[in-house]
Amino acid sequence: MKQAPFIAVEGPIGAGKTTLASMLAEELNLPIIKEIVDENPFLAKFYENMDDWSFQLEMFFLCNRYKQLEDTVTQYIDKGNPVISDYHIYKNLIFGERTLNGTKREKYRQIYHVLTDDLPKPNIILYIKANLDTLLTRIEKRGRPFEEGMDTAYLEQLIKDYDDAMASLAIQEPSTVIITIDGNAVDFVENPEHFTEIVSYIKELMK
Ligand SMILES: Nc1ncnc2c1ncn2[C@@H]1O[C@H](COP(=O)(O)OP(=O)(O)OP(=O)(O)O)[C@@H](O)[C@H]1O
Ligand SMILES: Nc1nc(=O)c2ncn([C@H]3C[C@H](O)[C@@H](CO)O3)c2[nH]1
Repeated sequence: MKQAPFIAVEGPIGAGKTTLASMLAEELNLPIIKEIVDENPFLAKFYENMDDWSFQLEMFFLCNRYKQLEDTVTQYIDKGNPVISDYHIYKNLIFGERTLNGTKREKYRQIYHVLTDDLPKPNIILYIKANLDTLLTRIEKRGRPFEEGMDTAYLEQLIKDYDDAMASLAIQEPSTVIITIDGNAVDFVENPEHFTEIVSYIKELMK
């Protein structure tokens, strides 16, 4: 049987993933899976000292997302029901490859594959691509204290990492539909027509 639509919204920090996923969930009446941010005990520490806290942080994200993915599969995918998420578990590799080094990176890679290789993954990805200025403006607008001094080189690198990751996902999983949204020009928050266009596109794909 063809897998039910499993939609993931992706993009670098502050691109608007949670915003778009929440708007689509409401419009299309879909259950939504959201990233755990506030209860993350390592995030603030990580932004203070990335080298010291990266492994703990990446493992925390991975364990949480693994649990959420397992639940998503049993509760929705196995039952043939569509679902939307404000991330793709692959983002663990995008961040892990960037923040970890040496043996920790290798161990983390292996754990990622052991945990996730046999699980269904999103079959539709909405990739919000945005430049540094747009991301910094949105991060500032959201105002999370621990993101205040965000290293622009880190963010700029992540923008490139996301581009590379989407290109390699397109090769690794050719059946996954990846829709790239120009997050600088397309404003689904302020412009209802832009949002309607995205909704029509998704509805077509879900038929
Ligand atoms: N298209 C948009 N136009 C203007 N503001 C936006 C747009 N999309 C999101 N925002 C605002 O930008 C901020 C970041 O959005 P959001 O939290 O959805 O990003 P995110 O990609 O989920 O972030 P993170 O990577 O940290 O999880 C929020 O304050 C949100 O209201
Ligand atoms: N290092 C690292 N690895 C991840 O897997 C990851 N996922 C999200 N984040 C950061 C981005 C936002 O600040 C905040 C909310 O998305 O958490 C991550 N940081």
